[in-house]
Amino acid sequence: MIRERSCIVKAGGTGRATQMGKTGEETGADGSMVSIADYYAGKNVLITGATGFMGKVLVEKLLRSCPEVQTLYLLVRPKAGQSMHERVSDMMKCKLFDRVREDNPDFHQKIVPISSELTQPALAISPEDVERLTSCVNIIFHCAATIRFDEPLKHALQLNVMATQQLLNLAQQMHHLQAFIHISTAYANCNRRHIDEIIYPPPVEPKKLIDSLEWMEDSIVRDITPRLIGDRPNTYTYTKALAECVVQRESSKLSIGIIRPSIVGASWQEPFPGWIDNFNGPSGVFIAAGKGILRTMRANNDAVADLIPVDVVINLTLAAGWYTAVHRLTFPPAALVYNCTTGGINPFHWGEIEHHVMSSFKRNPLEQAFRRPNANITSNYLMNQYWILVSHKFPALIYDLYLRLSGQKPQMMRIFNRLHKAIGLLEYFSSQDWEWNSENMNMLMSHLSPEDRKTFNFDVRQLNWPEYIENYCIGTKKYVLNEDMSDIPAAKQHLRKLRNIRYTFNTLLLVFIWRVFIARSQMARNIWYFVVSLCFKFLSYFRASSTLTN
Ligand SMILES: CCCCCCCCCCCCCCCC(=O)SCCNC(=O)CCNC(=O)[C@H](O)C(C)(C)COP(=O)(O)OP(=O)(O)OC[C@H]1O[C@@H](n2cnc3c(N)ncnc32)[C@H](O)[C@@H]1OP(=O)(O)O
Ligand SMILES: NC(=O)C1=CN([C@@H]2O[C@H](COP(=O)(O)OP(=O)(O)OC[C@H]3O[C@@H](n4cnc5c(N)ncnc54)[C@H](OP(=O)(O)O)[C@@H]3O)[C@@H](O)[C@H]2O)C=CC1
Repeated sequence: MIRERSCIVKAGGTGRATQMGKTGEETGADGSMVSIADYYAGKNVLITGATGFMGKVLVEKLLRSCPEVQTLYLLVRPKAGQSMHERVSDMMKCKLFDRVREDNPDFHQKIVPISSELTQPALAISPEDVERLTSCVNIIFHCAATIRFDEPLKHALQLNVMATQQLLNLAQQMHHLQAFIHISTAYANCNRRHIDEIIYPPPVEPKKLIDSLEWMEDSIVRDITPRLIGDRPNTYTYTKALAECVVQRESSKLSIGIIRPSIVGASWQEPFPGWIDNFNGPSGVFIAAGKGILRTMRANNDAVADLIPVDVVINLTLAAGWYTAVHRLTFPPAALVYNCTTGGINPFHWGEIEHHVMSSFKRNPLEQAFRRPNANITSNYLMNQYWILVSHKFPALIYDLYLRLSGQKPQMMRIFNRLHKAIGLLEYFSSQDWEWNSENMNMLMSHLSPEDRKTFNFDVRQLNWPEYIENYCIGTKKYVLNEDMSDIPAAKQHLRKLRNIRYTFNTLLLVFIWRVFIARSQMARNIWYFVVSLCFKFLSYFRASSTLTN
């Protein structure tokens, strides 16, 4: 799709030079811009990563709030013994789609899965499917990525960078494409403290890196990875930064929007509060804390916890798709970047998150907790190591000993080792602050009609954090762990049992320590005799005084 051009003026509020010109088909009869739902009416949309956390919410929202959308083409691969059709049909049965199902029981007719493995040449899309897509797709949402922090560099590069390049190549063959929306991350440039809505120079020329890694053995790539990623914490943020650069290079030929969400969490409002389906990012930490497994983690109490609800990200993404398409004839050749964050608008801190997560899990406990939920965050390395020893490793050892003695397989130490690996990878993000400029998010909001602002709400000023965190924790219980809310009384009873076990254990431990102490130290014995005789004296005094008063 080659871009047409017209006269240059300044876009309201952003200071960005744009070209004003109306496309005709996206303006109403009175010349005003069409609403978001009207824009998507009759459009064919291509989505990658639709089976993932954000992709599912995107598909659901499009079907529910843009019911006139023509077809959603989903690039899906077969996985874990399931065909692509089985995967998509399972996905549509999920509770997330309940509201769409209610509105339109035949919604599945709008969904067309297309077999694709993004790491393969030409995305492994059949020639017939390529023909079909190039002839009808109007807008692309590219969500697919590997979000694992420990992904080997070669694989992260293949999926996050090379697949993005291949999708861009495909996009250029599309005859009716109006917008290409790429989902990046706010942490793509986490080596900077202040992040503007611009594409920064890449850490390395992507093409050169791809060419040089191609012939290298995996073990060599593993060895040089830390040197390559430099001041970024993992291959994920590194490859997402390279992907942005690859996307930007095509912006003279395509109308592109880049969305950079921070830490995507459970839904705030839509389709219902608290929807979440994975252990990624903070969700796994919340669950581990709710189960009483996680007791300590390195995080800065005063650092901003830049969580963003998934429905906010998706509403912004759809609005950005609309804006990019409607203004496609008027943009200068640069991708518009939207930092999708909360920190600069409605900040909340890790210390506050800890407090609300803990109190929420006390009100709505998880089933079969290992210990009572009581996690603390600290920025002190030594303190954290101490609590890991005392509150993680020691109880795990005792529990594994109990399992061994009762003829079962020990498992707690293994669970803790995995947890330590996971939180070790997350600590980078919970220990520091970043500042994101979110002017384009505000600019986009100012372009929405009052109706669209309600339907595609991404105004995080309205977010009530304590309520959101409560729903988030309940969401992890209901939708990630599939626990029933009616079991809460039993879960509370279990916590009381754990508390009694703890009191008994602490008392026995104290008596034991004191006993050993007395056996070994004359001074301890003297103190003990002194305390005991004092108690006796008091007792006889009270007995005597009560006899006198009688
Ligand atoms: C109260 C305290 C408040 C303070 C609270 C601070 C929170 C501070 C959050 C910062 C958050 C930054 C986020 C950056 C912003 C993006 O850019 S978001 C992109 C986010 N990406 C991620 O979160 C991916 C991180 N995960 C990974 O890289 C890999 O899963 C890990 C952690 C290396 C584990 O790899 P692995 O050992 O191969 O394990 P994997 O096969 O993935 O999973 C094994 C099991 O552990 C579970 N699991 C996976 N991850 C986790 C986890 N994090 N926890 C527990 N279980 C997990 C899996 O579900 C799986 O369960 P099973 O299916 O076996 O039953
Ligand atoms: N989650 C978060 O906190 C954040 C996410 N993001 C970005 O948002 C986007 C979506 O993330 P999220 O939904 O959380 O990620 P998920 O891991 O939940 O989903 C990833 C999607 O990519 C697909 N995919 C992965 N590998 C391939 C492949 N080889 N071929 C075809 N499809 C593939 C997955 O398909 P399959 O089901 O087959 O594996 C899945 O649909 C990503 O670009 C991510 O970088 C940005 C900031 C934060």
